[in-house]
Amino acid sequence: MGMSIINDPFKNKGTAFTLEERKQFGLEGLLPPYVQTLEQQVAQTYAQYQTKVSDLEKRLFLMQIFNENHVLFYKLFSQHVVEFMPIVYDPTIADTIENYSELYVQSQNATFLSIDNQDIIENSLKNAADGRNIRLIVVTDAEGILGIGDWGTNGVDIAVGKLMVYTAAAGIDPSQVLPVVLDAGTNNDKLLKDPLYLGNHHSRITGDKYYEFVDKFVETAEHLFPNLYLHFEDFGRDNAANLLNKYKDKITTFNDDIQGTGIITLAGILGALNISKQKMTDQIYLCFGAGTAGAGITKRIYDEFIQEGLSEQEARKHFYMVDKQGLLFDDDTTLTPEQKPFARSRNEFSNADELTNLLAVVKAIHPTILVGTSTQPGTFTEDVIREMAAHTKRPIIFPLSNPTKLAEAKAIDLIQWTEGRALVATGIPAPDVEFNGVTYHIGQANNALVYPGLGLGIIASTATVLNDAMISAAAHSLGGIVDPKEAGAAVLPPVSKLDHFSTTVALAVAESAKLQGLTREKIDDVASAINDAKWAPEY
Ligand SMILES: NC(=O)c1ccc[n+]([C@@H]2O[C@H](COP(=O)([O-])OP(=O)(O)OC[C@H]3O[C@@H](n4cnc5c(N)ncnc54)[C@H](O)[C@@H]3O)[C@@H](O)[C@H]2O)c1
Ligand SMILES: O=C(O)C[C@H](O)C(=O)O
Ligand SMILES: [Mn+2]
Repeated sequence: MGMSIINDPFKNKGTAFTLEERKQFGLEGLLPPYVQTLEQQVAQTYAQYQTKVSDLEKRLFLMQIFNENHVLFYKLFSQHVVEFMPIVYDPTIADTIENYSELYVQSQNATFLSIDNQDIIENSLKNAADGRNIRLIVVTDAEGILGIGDWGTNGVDIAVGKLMVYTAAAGIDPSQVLPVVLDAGTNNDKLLKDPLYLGNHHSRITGDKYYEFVDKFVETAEHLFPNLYLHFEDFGRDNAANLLNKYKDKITTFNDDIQGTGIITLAGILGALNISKQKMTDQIYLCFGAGTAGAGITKRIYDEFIQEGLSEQEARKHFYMVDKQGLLFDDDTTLTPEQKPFARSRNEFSNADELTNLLAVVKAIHPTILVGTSTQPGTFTEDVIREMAAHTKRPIIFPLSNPTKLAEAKAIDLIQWTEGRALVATGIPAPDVEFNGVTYHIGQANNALVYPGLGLGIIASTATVLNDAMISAAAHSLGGIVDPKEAGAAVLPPVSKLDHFSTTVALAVAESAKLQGLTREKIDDVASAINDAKWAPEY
């Protein structure tokens, strides 16, 4: 019995098992004699962490702690959130996804489902849940991991990592979550040729067969876990929006790249306008990289224009999208359904045929907001930014592509090229920028700042769906944490306040669900429902 407890990360306390527990659970002789407190374990583990030199080594060390002892891992994480976020999560997580097979130690309580073996989906989910009451699944098919592309089964790490952030940021009970990867094959040649690759060695199955596989997973998971909140992560551009549209009115579900990114970016823009004292409906919005995230964000900002009273026709005039081919025009037969509403007519421009690159488009439309989700590093060049800044006092510039190596620009350059006028947020954490005696704090517009609170609000309120009103409430709730009068203020609150604003978002979402009568159970007091739902890392 002792061995099974000590090898179970949900139950293991390691050296903190008391003498009584050691006797009761058959652990006598299996641990060094001195009984440590959780605080001593945390201090000792953190000291060991600090001896690791590279970020990858640090991450691997923390994963080892996670594999052994969840309470210790989350206690440590909660005490060092700002330091650990880029190690446990983006950007370091990208390295472990690219090298998953080489680094493989164990499966980290994840569920691996294969398109080639669908008869065992139910058993697989049951085995992974092991009798636990699963309230939250993060599922990926890994076709579009961050901006690094298709990583097949390796993408499981993003599901594991996103869930770690749920617990660290919002106190989601780690015994109620399940990371899932759907292996439908991969089109990554490097993986297909790699004998060490641990996923299916064939190209992606697409079309009806693919959708049947996803359906089978969704139906089985909903059946096994009736109180489930299902989070989709890093699906490819051809499928992400389709899947969201298919399920969003039927089950409690969420697409992080479309909706989570939409919320945090709207919150960042609201923060920026709060600093510049400008009106949303006066802005000209340019989306660079009109894929899953780009189109998701654009729709969210567009909905905000409508909410502020503009007609659809008026609002559309403020939006432009650039993708690989340049400015998107309505005569283009390759547009995605999400791009179509924002495509422009060629006869609006005298030089439409020349609008095939970002600089030409910026010159033609004079955007006041530029958001990058293109996966193309360095594309917000000095020329582009100086041209944009020549026509607007406080340009709002968000290079959001992840990980670090793919960002459209560095915050420091954006501040320098605009003489400190740019209101900047980045996808990954960026250091403060000193310029002309002012310290500029750079907000992080990463969906990790909202999805944990959103999930907590949904789970605590037993919301049956996540709808636009709840999403809008979440985006608006983040205002008021930053003082906009301070010189160099960030457009979003700092990651150090993650737990504070997770609770803020959770309250806004749960309140909205309650108000709309969209909760499965009757919720009397939203704040106490949220408090009760929170898990804390204690023995
Ligand atoms: N900060 C965040 O919270 C956050 C959230 C989601 C996605 N992202 C980042 O956004 C990026 C895109 O993610 P996605 O899921 O939308 O991927 P996606 O593949 O759906 O979209 C990328 C889009 O960029 C376009 N593109 C490629 N090359 C281009 C070029 N040279 N010029 C203009 N457009 C080009 C593609 O055609 C595609 O439409 C990734 O780097 C991802 O990490 C950030
Ligand atoms: O994972 C992240 O850091 C944010 C986002 O979901 C992404 O795909 O880049
Ligand atoms: Mn993502």
